[in-house]
Amino acid sequence: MNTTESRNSLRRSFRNARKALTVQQQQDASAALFTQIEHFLPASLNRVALYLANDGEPDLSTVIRSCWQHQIATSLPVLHPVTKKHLLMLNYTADTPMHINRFGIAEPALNCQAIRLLNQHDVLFMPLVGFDKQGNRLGMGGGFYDRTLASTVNCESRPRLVGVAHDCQQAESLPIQPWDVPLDAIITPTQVIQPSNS
Ligand SMILES: Nc1nc2c(c(=O)[nH]1)N(C=O)[C@@H](CNc1ccc(C(=O)N[C@@H](CCC(=O)O)C(=O)O)cc1)CN2
Ligand SMILES: Nc1ncnc2c1ncn2[C@@H]1O[C@H](COP(=O)(O)OP(=O)(O)OP(=O)(O)O)[C@@H](O)[C@H]1O
Repeated sequence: MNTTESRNSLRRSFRNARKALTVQQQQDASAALFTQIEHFLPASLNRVALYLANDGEPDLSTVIRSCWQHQIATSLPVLHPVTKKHLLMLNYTADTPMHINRFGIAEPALNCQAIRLLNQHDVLFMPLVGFDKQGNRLGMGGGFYDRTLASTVNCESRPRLVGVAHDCQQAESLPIQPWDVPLDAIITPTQVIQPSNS
């Protein structure tokens, strides 16, 4: 199997594993992740990007509401309307008008004034399909995050990239591609992995 084939095969099995979690397991995972994320976040934060759960991903809605309560601004990814397979980050509040994208995921309706630059974020919480303890990330296969983040790789002021996952999404070692942007940390219900510290 070449790298692309083995990534596709891992993608299938991790997606099946997370979709097989029961409602109770998903709720327990969300509650545990909330606690892990609260401990992980530094005290002073201005803005974080998160995601709305899809396809069995961990649900971060409690984290989002907690950010709002603590005056931490939140953004969500929106499919770029012009630059295909790129994402925009849009400000997200309880009043934001939403739109369902072509993958069936709710996202803020496009509004130029709500666009926030990547370097306006302290942390980007990223969905993922698979991860390993070296910080490698396997996504849904569209290359959206990798394309969007490519220009920030050597920037000093880039946000911290934090993958959020169920424990069943951990691989021993993922086959990587040259364009993969590594994560600074991965948070699961039971672990906080910080590859550069390990
Ligand atoms: N919750 C969440 N939001 C996200 C992402 C994500 O992974 N999770 N994305 C991260 O990139 C972006 C959207 N990318 C996605 C890419 C593929 C599919 C997906 O379901 N693909 C189908 C094929 C659908 C088709 O081709 O029409 C599939 O693989 O079954 C979903 C989201 C932005 N928002
Ligand atoms: N920076 C980039 N520039 C151009 N093409 C890219 C870039 N990053 C990824 N791609 C393309 O996107 C496709 C999917 O990439 P990959 O398998 O890494 O997806 P992924 O892990 O699901 O990524 P993501 O979660 O970012 O959507 C590949 O065919 C790759 O050629």
